Amino acid sequence: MNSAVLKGLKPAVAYVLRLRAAGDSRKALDGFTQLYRGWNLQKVGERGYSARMEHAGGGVIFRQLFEPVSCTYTYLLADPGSKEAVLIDPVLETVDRDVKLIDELGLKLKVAVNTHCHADHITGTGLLKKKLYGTKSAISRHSGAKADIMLSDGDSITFGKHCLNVRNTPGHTDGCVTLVTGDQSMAFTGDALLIRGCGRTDFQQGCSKTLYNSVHTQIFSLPGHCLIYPAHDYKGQTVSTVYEEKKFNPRLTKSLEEFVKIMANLNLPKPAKIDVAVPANLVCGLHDV
Ligand SMILES: N[C@@H](CCC(=O)N[C@@H](CSS)C(=O)NCC(=O)O)C(=O)O
Ligand SMILES: [Fe+2]
Repeated sequence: MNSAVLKGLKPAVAYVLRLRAAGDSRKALDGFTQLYRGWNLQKVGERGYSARMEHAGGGVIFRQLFEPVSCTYTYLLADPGSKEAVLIDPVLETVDRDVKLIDELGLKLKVAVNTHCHADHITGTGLLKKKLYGTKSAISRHSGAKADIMLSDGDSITFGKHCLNVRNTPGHTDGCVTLVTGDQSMAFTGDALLIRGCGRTDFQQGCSKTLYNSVHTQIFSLPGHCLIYPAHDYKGQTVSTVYEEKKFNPRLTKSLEEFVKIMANLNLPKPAKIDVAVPANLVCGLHDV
């Protein structure tokens, strides 16, 4: 079991314990199975339900990697048979870490994909192309950025017997996409949907109405047990589910009108690197490197 899975287990266990403390074991089990449907649950001991969870995604190699300055998550997915790999949202400063891991696992990086033109850090896709021969970069055709593969809604990025399906989820930027595994067990939501939050909409073509519509139609329509992996987290949270975000997201559970008001009053400072990151990311992060 990898550490991301272990961390993902903690909120589910806390949830079950809360329900069990309230004397509702049946509901506790229902909640647990709803949250993690498709994982290996086992009854252990008399006191009810413990769980042994192996991996989501049916045999996919999966790593969640963190870059602490911009609080960015990079995700590595690979097919164990063919060794083909995809890297989602690599960061320039952690390219060597990613290359080392890919080499150690004996993988071939097929595609390095950005969920959008990031404003807070420089992407590692351009440098990865130089370091790992044969890698192709990818980004939405609505992003305004250059890449080898220009993604459209409905496209698939395949790696061995696995794939990531592209869903356009604009609103944080015009070119935001959510990448969903073929079995809909995992969704990489970029900055469209964050854990108990969402991407800001006050720069780069941001539009809160568009974001609300994207999340509700393209992400909240996925199965409740689908794991949500965002591009950032600023509080140490690692993973959520569609079920949890539909129930507990403090912004997106509100009406559209309330959401628009919340987003207009976030008053966040501009990302420190925005003026260098955006021009660099328009050219795969290779600007002035
Ligand atoms: N302090 C950080 C930038 C933080 C930030 O603005 N994050 C973005 C995602 S990166 S474009 C965001 O949408 N945040 C939403 C939120 O509610 O926090 C820096 O200086 O880099
Ligand atoms: Fe962003």
